[in-house]
Amino acid sequence: MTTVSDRPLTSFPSLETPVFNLGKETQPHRQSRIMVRFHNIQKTYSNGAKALINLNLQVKRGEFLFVTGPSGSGKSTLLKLLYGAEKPTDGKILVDGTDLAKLKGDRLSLLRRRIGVVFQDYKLIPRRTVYENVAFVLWAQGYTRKEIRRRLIPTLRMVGLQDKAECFPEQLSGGEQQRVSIARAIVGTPPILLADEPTGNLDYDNSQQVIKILKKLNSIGITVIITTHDEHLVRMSDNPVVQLREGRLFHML
Ligand SMILES: Nc1ncnc2c1ncn2[C@@H]1O[C@H](COP(=O)(O)OP(=O)(O)OP(=O)(O)O)[C@@H](O)[C@H]1O
Repeated sequence: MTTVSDRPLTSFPSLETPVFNLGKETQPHRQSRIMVRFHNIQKTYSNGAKALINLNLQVKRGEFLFVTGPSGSGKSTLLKLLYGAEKPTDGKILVDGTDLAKLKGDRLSLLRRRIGVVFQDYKLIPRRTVYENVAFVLWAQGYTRKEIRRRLIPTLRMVGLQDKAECFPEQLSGGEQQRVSIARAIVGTPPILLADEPTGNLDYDNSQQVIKILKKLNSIGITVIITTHDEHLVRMSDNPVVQLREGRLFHML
């Protein structure tokens, strides 16, 4: 198993950009202390399933937040609302001070690019190498080959996969595949990283490595929101925790 180093992230691209920097703004961007705010959010799916009920939550810039709760309690829905895969039935979501409901076209695409997402099932492209899977995000955004290479090398090193760049996903362990998916989520240096049950398919050691990487990313200023129903993982950490139960949010002490 390849391992993740303890070295600080000195060679990783720095995180100087705010969530919204379209360049067209007339006002200079003012960073909000609150990165994410859910205000009276309701989410009812079209079949009548009430996934989230009157949910209020604030996540500070640079915070590392665990969202726990049993299966079906609304964890994935909460993240989907944030990255725009679902819309709330009622209520308001602010990301870096901007109301998501008011974003259309370019600004909505920009937001999606500024939020990295890691899934439980990795979602890698099977016939592409590790390098290509991660580079794909940057190609799609029009980066030059030189810039892609400049970003890829420190990113793969950060997740401990610099020696696996030419491997295909099927040649990797589950933990390594999850680390490719983390690399893909962060190669564009997003200020927010969402991880939906990132350790759900992993054994203890691989879960620890994934958490170590997420904490390292948090240490350079990335706001991290991670869902899990692994109580052990949460107990071992001294980060803030909220719990969902049947769509309602509870703050844990
Ligand atoms: N696309 C959908 N259409 C209808 N109902 C849905 C949809 N997605 C989720 N739900 C329902 O919303 C509720 C919350 O689901 P969600 O996937 O957010 O829970 P979860 O806590 O992430 O569960 P798990 O830990 O099993 O992934 C559940 O009752 C689920 O059945």
